[in-house]
Formats: sequence, C-alpha cells, structure tokens
Amino acid sequence: MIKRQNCLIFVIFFDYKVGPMAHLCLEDVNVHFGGLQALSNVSFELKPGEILGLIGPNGAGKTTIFNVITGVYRTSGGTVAYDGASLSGLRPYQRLKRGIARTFQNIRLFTAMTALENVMVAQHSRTKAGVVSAVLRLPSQRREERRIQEKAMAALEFVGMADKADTVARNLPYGLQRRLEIARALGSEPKTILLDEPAAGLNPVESTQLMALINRIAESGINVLMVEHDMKVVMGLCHRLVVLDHGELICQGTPGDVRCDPKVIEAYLGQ
Ligand SMILES: Nc1ncnc2c1ncn2[C@@H]1O[C@H](COP(=O)(O)OP(=O)(O)OP(=O)(O)O)[C@@H](O)[C@H]1O
Repeated sequence: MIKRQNCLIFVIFFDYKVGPMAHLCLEDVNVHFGGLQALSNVSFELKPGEILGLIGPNGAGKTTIFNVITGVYRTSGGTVAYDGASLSGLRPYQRLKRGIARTFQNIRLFTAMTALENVMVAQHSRTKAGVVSAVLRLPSQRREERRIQEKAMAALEFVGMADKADTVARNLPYGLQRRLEIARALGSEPKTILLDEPAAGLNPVESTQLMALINRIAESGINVLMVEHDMKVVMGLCHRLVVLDHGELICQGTPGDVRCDPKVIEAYLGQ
C-alpha cells in the first residue's frame, strides 16, 4: 500500500502531463485606451498542444493581448473563451485557477526570497487550508505545506534548477532568474502558459536551453503562447505564428508562411 502511494506521489510530482488540453479562443477582441485603439477585431486560437508565437513591432498590442487573456485589461468588444467557456468577468486570480499562468516582460520575482519560496508562492491559487488551520498549525495545514513544497521542488527540477532551491533569487544569474519565472508559472499547475519575451537578454547558449525547456513544457501537455522578438527562437520553436501591427492581426500561419508574407516583411521582418 505504502509503495503504491509513493508511486502515485511520484507520478503527481514528477510528471507534468496535465488533463485534457485547453483551447483558448479570441474572437473580434477590441481594446481602447482613451482615443487609442490598442487592439482592433483580433481573432485567433491557441489549439491544444500548440506553441503559438505572437510577434510584431513595438506597440503592436502583444502585451495587451496577454493582459486581456489574464484579465488585467477589459475588452471593449469581443470574447475570450477558454475550455469552451467565456472568461468574461473573471478576475486574474480566477483565470489562474482555471489554468492560465504567465511570465512578465520584466522579471518580477520576490528578490529576497529563495528560488523554492518563489515557486511555493505560486501554489497559493491551489491551496485549500483556511485561516484557522493555518493559525493553529493543524495537521491538515502541515500536510498542505509539505505538498506545496514538494510540488514547488518538482517545478524547479523540471526547469533544471533543483540545486538552486535555497539560493536567494537576487543572487541568481540573470538567465536563471528568467528560468525561475517559468518555474513559478509552472508551480500554479497551468494548462496554458503565456511567456512574455522569455529569451530577452539571454545569451545564445541560454536561448538554446530555453527552447528545449519550452518544447518540454509543450510536450508535457501545457499549451504555450509566447511573445518573442528573437526570430531564431520564434522560427525554431513555434508551430504557428500570429502577427500584429498597430493592434491589427495582419497574418497568421506557419513560420514558413509568415516569413514570406509581404505585409509581415514590410511591417516587421524587413528585407
Ligand atoms: N495601460 C495602458 N494605457 C494606455 N495605453 C496603453 C496601455 N497599455 C498599452 N498601451 C498602448 O497600447 C499599445 C500597445 O501596447 P503593447 O504594450 O500591447 O505593445 P507590444 O506589442 O507589447 O509592444 P512591445 O513589443 O514594445 O512590448 C501601445 O501604443 C501602448 O502605448
């Protein structure tokens, strides 16, 4: 019995394969900031198992799309549906609970906390124990803490940072801080992960390692939507690309299709 339990725990902690994969669908999404139309009738899907790249020049509306999907910005029109249901009215933490996690363009770690603690914080969306059991330190609370710690450790192992668990985040090299951000997003047990410029500031070796990590994330059953300016990473990793310019979707397709599209060449890639 104990052996079977251990085996089950091993599967839960060390296998990131998630349940049925989620499907994200944006339809005719509009966002205004005063007189500025940041997104105009943007429609695309993130299909199960996909690594989808979101590219376009600065100010095209890429981060705005992340903020719409995660509930930071409200739309002025259109719908965002996830797993077949509208996300309308759900707050960011409720969307996180539904399985949508993200990283940020600028690293947002708790710099004075260890790597492990940073990932443990992400588990708060999944905790069940209430205030009373926390204050009284009931056995259920201690069990939950142990579970959180083990899952956070599994996320660190997944990104290859188990040996850095006790290192304070600000003492990690930049590349590992970026990787820790991904571990923290994984710590919330997402079905979909949004990565905002994950390769920014990485050297070529780190970029290659990042690509391998993102591939493993997708293979584990987590859908990936990624904003990225590094074309080597984008073209080498993404199954499909969505291209924005001035808030409008100007092209979508495989990296091969998009690379040859005259509108994309003019707006973004250049000759
Ligand atoms: N909170 C906000 N208030 C006002 N304008 C905003 C806000 N957020 C974004 N914008 C504007 O919306 C447009 C799209 O911005 P967004 O950050 O989505 O672009 P982006 O494609 O992510 O650019 P970058 O590649 O530089 O990060 C820009 O003109 C930006 O100035």
